Amino acid sequence: MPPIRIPRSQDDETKFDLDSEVLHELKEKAIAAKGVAYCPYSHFRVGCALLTEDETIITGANVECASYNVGTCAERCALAKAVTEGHTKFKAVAVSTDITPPASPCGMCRQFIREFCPLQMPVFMYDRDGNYVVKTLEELLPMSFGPEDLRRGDGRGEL
Ligand SMILES: O=c1ccn([C@H]2C[C@H](O)[C@@H](CO)O2)c(=O)[nH]1
Ligand SMILES: [Zn+2]
Repeated sequence: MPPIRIPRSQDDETKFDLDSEVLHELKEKAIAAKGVAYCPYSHFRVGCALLTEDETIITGANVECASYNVGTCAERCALAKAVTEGHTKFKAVAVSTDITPPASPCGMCRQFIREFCPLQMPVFMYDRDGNYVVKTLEELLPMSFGPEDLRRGDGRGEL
């Protein structure tokens, strides 16, 4: 397998217009959030940190369940916390796992992120050493379905 290219922060901060200190804090909070993951079944810790439009950081972690498929991912945990605390606009998402190359959000989380975040928003995926890969939401979920699609047409399936 060819080695994965891990972009470094300088370019990405410029590309996404993010302050390097804020990005650093987002990363640290995503890493710290892994510490509260409840994952006795998979032992796979995931931490997530969301940067809201007013630069609040909201975190979440995966929460598993003895009935395995009932558990939730870190990304949806963080988003549910944020939305129910009144935050509905986001500038960046950071996800941290203990593997290299880093894990990326599952399909269900990509769709859930799509509900609340702009397609050009960056998703930073941190590996076990704190290096990251960054992709826009649109790169992670191309040709996506979203809330505005429900507002198109007459709502009965015709455009
Ligand atoms: O992006 C991901 C991928 C997986 N998980 C969780 C779900 C489950 O608890 C564990 C193993 O799949 O990792 C996340 O939280 N986010
Ligand atoms: Zn998920």
